[in-house]
This record gives sequence, structure tokens and C-alpha cells, in this order.
Amino acid sequence: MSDESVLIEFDNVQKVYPNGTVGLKDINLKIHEGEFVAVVGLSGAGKSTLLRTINRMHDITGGDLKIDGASITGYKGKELRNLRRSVGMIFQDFNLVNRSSVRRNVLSGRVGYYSTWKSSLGLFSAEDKQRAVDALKRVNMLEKLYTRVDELSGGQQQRVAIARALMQEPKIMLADEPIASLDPLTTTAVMDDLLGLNQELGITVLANLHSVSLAMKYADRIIGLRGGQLVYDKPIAEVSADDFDGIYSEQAEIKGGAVNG
Ligand SMILES: Nc1ncnc2c1ncn2[C@@H]1O[C@H](COP(=O)(O)OP(=O)(O)OP(=O)(O)O)[C@@H](O)[C@H]1O
Repeated sequence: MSDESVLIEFDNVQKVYPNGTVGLKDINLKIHEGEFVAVVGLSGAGKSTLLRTINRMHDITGGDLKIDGASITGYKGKELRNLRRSVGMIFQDFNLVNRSSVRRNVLSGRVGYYSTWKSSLGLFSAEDKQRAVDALKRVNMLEKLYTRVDELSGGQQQRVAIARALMQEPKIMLADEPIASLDPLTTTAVMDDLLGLNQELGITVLANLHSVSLAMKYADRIIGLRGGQLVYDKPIAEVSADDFDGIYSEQAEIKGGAVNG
């Protein structure tokens, strides 16, 4: 793929947490616009850390991270707000406001575009109210517009979280173990939603997944982490199931022994 289509670039990225734990080590990685990348690896491999450096939920401690060719490492104030608007994120535990309605939760995805006082009073424009309806339609949740979030199933809540992230009009969607709390049926619905926004809206998706078979079904590229290092990176056409036997058994071996993290 051409270098012009590089959207996210990790250049020798390091992340050491304040307590000394190494989260990421020498990561060199280019993600292209429109890719659906699955990040696999055992627990503690650094998958969440990798995702969270992209929206600066975690600051890196070495190297550089670029989005659209610009280093985001020193972003503050307006630049940081703009970065966070352009990067949507969903989480394993959904992170919704349970006692509020679906509509209110989805509209809250738009707060990055409002002054604090307007959003705290719920003064959203007609255009944004329509945007919320459209986002909910996309994930088949419009009928729940006025339902309280705590009356929804896990899968429905994750779909609301996707709609909320879509309100930001993101270029990038980070999905941190998006289906880890869901049953197989709702897993398919949520993964199909992510695939839809990748293929239909052109949003670049990075999803941390424990399931290799889901990674193979949905992603067009798989990267593997172990002990904070990038140990695997292949387009889906070149991936074989044996690769994962290798990666996971090797990981298990190393985790039991030499490598910290
Ligand atoms: N806030 C933190 N402070 C210190 N260490 C942390 C922090 N967050 C994560 N770590 C450590 O960094 C390493 C990578 O963690 P990370 O959560 O990125 O892994 P992961 O692959 O996403 O794991 P999981 O699948 O369990 O979520 C682990 O050793 C973890 O304990």
C-alpha cells in the first residue's frame, strides 16, 4: 500500500507506566486509511495500551506517534480536542450513563462540538438530534430511542456505544475488547456494525480481540503483541491458522518464563 494512505504511524513507540511496567516496546507500525485491523495477544500483551495511545488516553514515553502525518505527541488544548473528536472509542463495559436514555447517551457523543454550558443544559441542535437518529438507525437501535440504558441487553448497550461514537464523525474507531462481555449472537451483531462503519463510512477500525476466529472473519489485517512488542503483522490473505497456534503457544511459553509483562 502507498505511503500516502498511511493514517496512523507508530515510530519506535515506547510506553512505560509510572510504576515501571513496560506497556509498549519499540513499536513500529503503519495503519492505512480504511483498514480493519485486529489486535491479538494474551492478556497483558499491551493491546489496550496500544489503542489508548492513539487518542492520547495514555501518553507515550518514547518515540513518536503520527496521525495524518502530524505528530500528536505534544498536542494540547484545541489540537488535543480535535484529535479526540476524530477518534471514537468503544469499551468492553460500554461506558454508558446507565440511568439516562439511549437518546441522551448518543447525543453526549457530540459534546466535543459544544461549549460546556450548552451541553450540560442539553441544548443540542436539531441537526445533531437528527444525527443521533441516523446513528441509531445504523446500528438498528432506533426503536429504543427513549429507553433507559439499564433496560437494554449488553449487546444493545454496545450498539448504543457505537452510535454515540459515530456522533463524533470519527475517522478512526478504537474497539477495546468490544465483544468480551457478549454472547455469540450479539457478538455477531456488534462485529457486523463495526464492519459496516468500516466498509460503508470508510472509518479505520482497530479492534482488540481475544478470538482469533473473529479476527480472521472480520479484519483485513492481524497484528499480534507479546510483552509490549509487535510480534506478528500480516494481511488476512496471508494469515494461516497455524500462525496463531505458533503465536499463542509461544506466548504461553514466554509468559510462563522469560518475558516480563
Ligand atoms: N495504568 C497502568 N499502570 C501500570 N501498568 C499498567 C497500566 N495499564 C496497564 N498496565 C500494564 O501494562 C501491560 C499491558 O497492559 P494492557 O492492558 O495494555 O494489555 P492487554 O493486552 O490489553 O491485556 P488485556 O487483554 O488483559 O486487557 C500489562 O502488564 C499491564 O499490567
